[in-house]
Parts: sequence; C-alpha cells; structure tokens
Amino acid sequence: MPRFAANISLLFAELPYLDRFRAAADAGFKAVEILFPYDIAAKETRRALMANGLDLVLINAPPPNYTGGQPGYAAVPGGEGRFQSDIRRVLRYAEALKPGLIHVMAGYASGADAQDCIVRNLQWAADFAPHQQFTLEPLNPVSQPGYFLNDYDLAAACLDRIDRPNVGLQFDSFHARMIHGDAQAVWDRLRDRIVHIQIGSAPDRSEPGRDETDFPALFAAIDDSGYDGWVSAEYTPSTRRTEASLHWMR
Ligand SMILES: O=C(O)C(=O)[C@H](O)CO
Ligand SMILES: [Mg+2]
Repeated sequence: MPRFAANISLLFAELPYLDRFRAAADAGFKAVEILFPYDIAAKETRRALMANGLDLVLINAPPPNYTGGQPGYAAVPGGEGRFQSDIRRVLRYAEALKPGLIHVMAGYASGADAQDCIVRNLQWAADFAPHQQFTLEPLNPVSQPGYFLNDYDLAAACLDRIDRPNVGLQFDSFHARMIHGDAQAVWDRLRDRIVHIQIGSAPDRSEPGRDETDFPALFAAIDDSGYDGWVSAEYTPSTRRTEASLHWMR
C-alpha cells in the first residue's frame, strides 16, 4: 500500500485546527498537508507537527483562495510582482515548517500570454529556491471556473517549457476524473511527471470509493511504478466524523 497522508484542511475539519494533528496521528497517518497555514504563526504549526510525530508533505503558496480573490498569480500577466512576493512569503513559512512540497497556484487567466507567464514565473521560483520542490496542479472547471490550469495535458505542456527538475505535477484523482473522466488513465499517461498524489471521489469530492475509480487498482499501480512519495487524502468526508470515512485506507 502507498504511504497515506491526511490533508487536514479538509479532513478532521470538525475539530479546531490545532486538534487535527493529534486526530490524524491517532487515525494512523504519519504525515499531513495543509493548504493555507498562514492564519496561524508557523511556530504553532511546527509544535503541533513535532508533538504528534508528523511530517509535513505540502503547503500551498499564498494567497488563500478561500477569500474569493485570485487563487494565485503564477499565470496572471501583470501579477509578477505579487507572485514573487507570495513565493518569498511561502519560503519563509517553508523555512520554519520544512514542507516537502509547495503547490503554486496559477490563478484566473487564459490564452498564450498566461502560458508564457506561468512558464517565466515558475522558472523564476525554481531558480530562486533550487532546493525546494514545487508543484503545479490542474483544477477542474466545475470547482474552479476560469482557473488557468484546467487540464492535465496543459499542465504537462507548461512543465515541458518550464523545464526545471524542481517543478513537477500534482495528480489529484478527483480533478483528474472531473476533467478527463478516467483518473487511472491520467495517472498511466503522466506518471513520469507526477511528484505528488492526492485522492478523493468525484463529483462531490468525498472519500475514495464513491466514484467509479478503482482505488485498489490505482494504489497497486502507484506501488508498481516505484512512486515513493505520499498519497494525500484530500476530500470532504461524507460522514460526520472523519474517522468513519477512512475505510479506503484499510
Ligand atoms: O483543490 C485542490 O485539489 C488542491 O489541491 C488545491 O491545493 C486547493 O487549494
Ligand atoms: Mg488537490
């Protein structure tokens, strides 16, 4: 079985933020990811990670997309200054929290200018922080209408042009199924570029096992491929308590 991590921005959300770390550890997770850790001092998050023996897999670069504003600026022409200050900010958090990965969000944009922009911006970030691994993730257009990276093949084309070893693809079975209909086919096609995996069922982004994706087969393919990163549960449990949604892990 792959190594599973809990995205505690969505899992254990029935608990206050600092209590989710213990709940994840008690449920058997050895690592967590946090979408936007910026509302709380990094030292508080660090203490909670250490107290519960948890690795931090991933954080997103700011700005938080739950405010209704731009979900990132990487592909937004004219937003380069803001992009660079957001990257500097996430790197300050990364210094304290040591996440394995930073997910950089593209923002609302379209067209050739936006693609040129995301290529330049990610090359800048990759060269500015050569020891940090960054990811790009396509988000499906139902959940994020207008988001630039809305297709896995578009993301692969951008990664070809960015051409940096520390920028890779974040595969999410929920978005892959929403966008392309078959999450396993996306995994099979793009496996060589994938540096991080997230899982959930479409269309309601609930726990694995509630759509037609054959998760045991996907987990077997992940194991067979030699992927040695984390597989993060990033879903909204269909159950009142997160623990009751974790049958897919066992
Ligand atoms: O929406 C997703 O799937 C993500 O992983 C993003 O990081 C959301 O911010
Ligand atoms: Mg995701």
